[in-house]
Amino acid sequence: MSIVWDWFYGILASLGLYHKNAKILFLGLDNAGKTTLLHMLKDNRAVSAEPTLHPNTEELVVGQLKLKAFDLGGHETARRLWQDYTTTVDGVVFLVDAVDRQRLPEAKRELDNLLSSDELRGVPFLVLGNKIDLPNASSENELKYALGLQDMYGKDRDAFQYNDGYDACPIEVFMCSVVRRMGYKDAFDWLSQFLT
Ligand SMILES: Nc1nc2c(ncn2[C@@H]2O[C@H](COP(=O)(O)OP(=O)(O)OP(=O)(O)O)[C@@H](O)[C@H]2O)c(=O)[nH]1
Ligand SMILES: [Mg+2]
Repeated sequence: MSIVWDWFYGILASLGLYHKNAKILFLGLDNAGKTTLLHMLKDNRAVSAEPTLHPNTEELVVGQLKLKAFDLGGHETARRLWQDYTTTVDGVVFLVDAVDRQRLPEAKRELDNLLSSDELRGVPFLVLGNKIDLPNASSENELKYALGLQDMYGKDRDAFQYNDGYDACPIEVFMCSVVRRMGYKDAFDWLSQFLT
């Protein structure tokens, strides 16, 4: 029975008609905009969020993607909880405040920790450089260099498959403004190709 089922869903997935309920973590330093993004995706409005103390979980539909999103706090004590959520994850959305240059090294450290975790091996990482509505935001290239992601695979999946080993995870940077609803749609489209 389950073979028939897998076959059936395989066909639906190949037609873009079915997407599994992907488990996605929203991670990044405090103040990066994770909770704002979660609410924007859920209700299409920006709510003024308090720093997240307890993880928020929401079922979201983004384009053709059905997501179970886990929004975890980004301040230092809350980061200790991240590792409790990294099993059976289908994707990570890592938000970075593109304006806060001083904290880019700290963001890089946390990203590197996640990328070197065994549990997240092979998991696609969508890095969102947020707040580009503000005039002094870093450019995409500046952010890529600051995060050590300058030699990436390009924004299509084929480039990733040809350029890298099997263990590496797909990772890509997209710049966005959550409050202006800019940039993250393409980013989730990029992520979705790894989730079907
Ligand atoms: N200018 C601008 N501000 C933003 C944007 N997205 C979020 N913010 C602001 O950034 C601040 C932090 O947003 P949150 O969503 O609470 O950040 P967080 O990543 O959930 O932070 P923690 O819960 O502490 O980990 C809030 O004041 C948001 O209004 C954006 O696209 N542009
Ligand atoms: Mg939050």
